[in-house]
Amino acid sequence: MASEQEVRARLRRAGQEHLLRFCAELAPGPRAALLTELEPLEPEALREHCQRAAAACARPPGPPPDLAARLRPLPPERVGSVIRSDPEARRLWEQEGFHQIALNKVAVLLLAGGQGTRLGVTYPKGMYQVGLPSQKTLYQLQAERIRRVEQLAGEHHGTHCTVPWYIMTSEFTLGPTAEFFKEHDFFHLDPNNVVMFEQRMLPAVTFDGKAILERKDKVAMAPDGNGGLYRALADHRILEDMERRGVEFVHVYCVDNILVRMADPLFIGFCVLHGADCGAKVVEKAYPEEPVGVVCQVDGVPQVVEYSEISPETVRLRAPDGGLLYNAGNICNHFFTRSFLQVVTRQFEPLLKPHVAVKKVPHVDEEGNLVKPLEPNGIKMEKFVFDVFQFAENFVAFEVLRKEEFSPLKNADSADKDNPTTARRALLTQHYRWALQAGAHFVDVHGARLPDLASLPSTGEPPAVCEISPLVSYSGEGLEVYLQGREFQSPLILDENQVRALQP
Ligand SMILES: CC(=O)N[C@H]1[C@@H](OP(=O)(O)OP(=O)(O)OC[C@H]2O[C@@H](n3ccc(=O)[nH]c3=O)[C@H](O)[C@@H]2O)O[C@H](CO)[C@@H](O)[C@@H]1O
Repeated sequence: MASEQEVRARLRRAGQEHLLRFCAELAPGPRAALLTELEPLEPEALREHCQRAAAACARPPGPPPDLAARLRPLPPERVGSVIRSDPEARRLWEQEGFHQIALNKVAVLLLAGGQGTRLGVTYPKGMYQVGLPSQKTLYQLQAERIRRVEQLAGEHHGTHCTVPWYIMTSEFTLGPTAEFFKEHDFFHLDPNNVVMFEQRMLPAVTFDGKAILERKDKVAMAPDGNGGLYRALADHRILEDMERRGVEFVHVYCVDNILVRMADPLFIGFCVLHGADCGAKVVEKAYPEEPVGVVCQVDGVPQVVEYSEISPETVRLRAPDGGLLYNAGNICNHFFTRSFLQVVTRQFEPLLKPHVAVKKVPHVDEEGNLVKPLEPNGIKMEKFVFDVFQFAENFVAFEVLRKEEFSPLKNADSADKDNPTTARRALLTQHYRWALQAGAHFVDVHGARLPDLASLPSTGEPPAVCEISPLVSYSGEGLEVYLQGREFQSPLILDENQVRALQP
């Protein structure tokens, strides 16, 4: 460990010596912890980070004034769609996706370093369970979808294959996530195929460019954004690990979408067959102000403009057909080739511009008293995972159906959208739909038929509780054999045991 003098000299070079102002009064343990936290911060990088934050804050808030004029929707030739394609095209994409999975060329990469502030839990979001009958957590649903997609690809091609799961965590999420996976026996995945790695942290900064002390012995640090992925890949030599395993294609996704299709063969196959180096799944936006990024072009280059950085006037613009002009909502599901990620980590990462978030950051005042600010007082700088789209040689977007693939868990139940209740309903309604499509009928306690597909309500609870384990069906496939022509009362929990009982 570096000495206090060494750390002090480095901080002086960065103009941040105030971070040690309580050092003399700290007991040996906390002092060592503070020095350990400060030691890895490179003076020049720290100076630049703090200056950039202050400069960004000095600029007028809101999107750059000329942004609207530089925006265009993506040209149609860059956009594929599960909705507007014919069944034969979908079959070919899916077949290609399964083929690549069966060749062990596909990995999934979870972005799980976020703090889940809006949901209001102190543990990683992936450990959250939304109240399904099975009580499965987001992590468990994801693990089981990986197992099922491996099984399906294996069946298609008569092989035994693996989809490695890379999980990017942060200082906040690594410990509890690793512990949770151990406690749950890695949800029956081989631990060698689950690779956790940590993203970097950056100090929060005051409006005048000073890093903030959260306690006398602790700097207010936050993860460097989901675009911290690219530095983390390099820090932990993850691309080398992928190369060793023969992985060529990576499906990157965010933790909170309960309907996420891990390593989706259709999406992978679509991107591979189009020779894409980079791709993004999109859904039609639900309403103009929906907090999703917009996949579009800026100055003719594919990009995502984040919901926090687009003006209310621009999000409300209409296309000639009456729909939203900027309609392609980013669901944080991305496709990258390994070679593209390699170029990004080696060449383009330093060009990614951090985005600024102004936040209330708890801190200590000059006397060392803890202060919980009522007004924003600090700046957090984050890179965004999608900011590399501009460097792609062949970017494609792939439109999917929201009700099948997107229901994010962002907020607590006190909010009216994107909360545990809406996530649970989205999954159970989807499973009810799948069961009906497979020929099941649901009846109430008196034997009267419950609504069928045509009369299914679009919001609220599904008419009956039906939960289908991802180990039984990945996207609705293979259910006829258990459900065709049968009647069920609520709840129907179709897991591996129930499937054995229903086996013809
Ligand atoms: C920057 C980004 O991708 N924004 C997208 C994100 O917004 P949104 O603002 O919802 O993004 P979140 O803060 O939820 O982060 C998305 C994902 O990144 C992870 N994370 C976040 C910060 C961090 O430092 N490290 C890290 O790994 C989170 O754990 C999460 O899995 O999801 C929306 C869909 O749901 C999209 O419409 C947004 O365009």
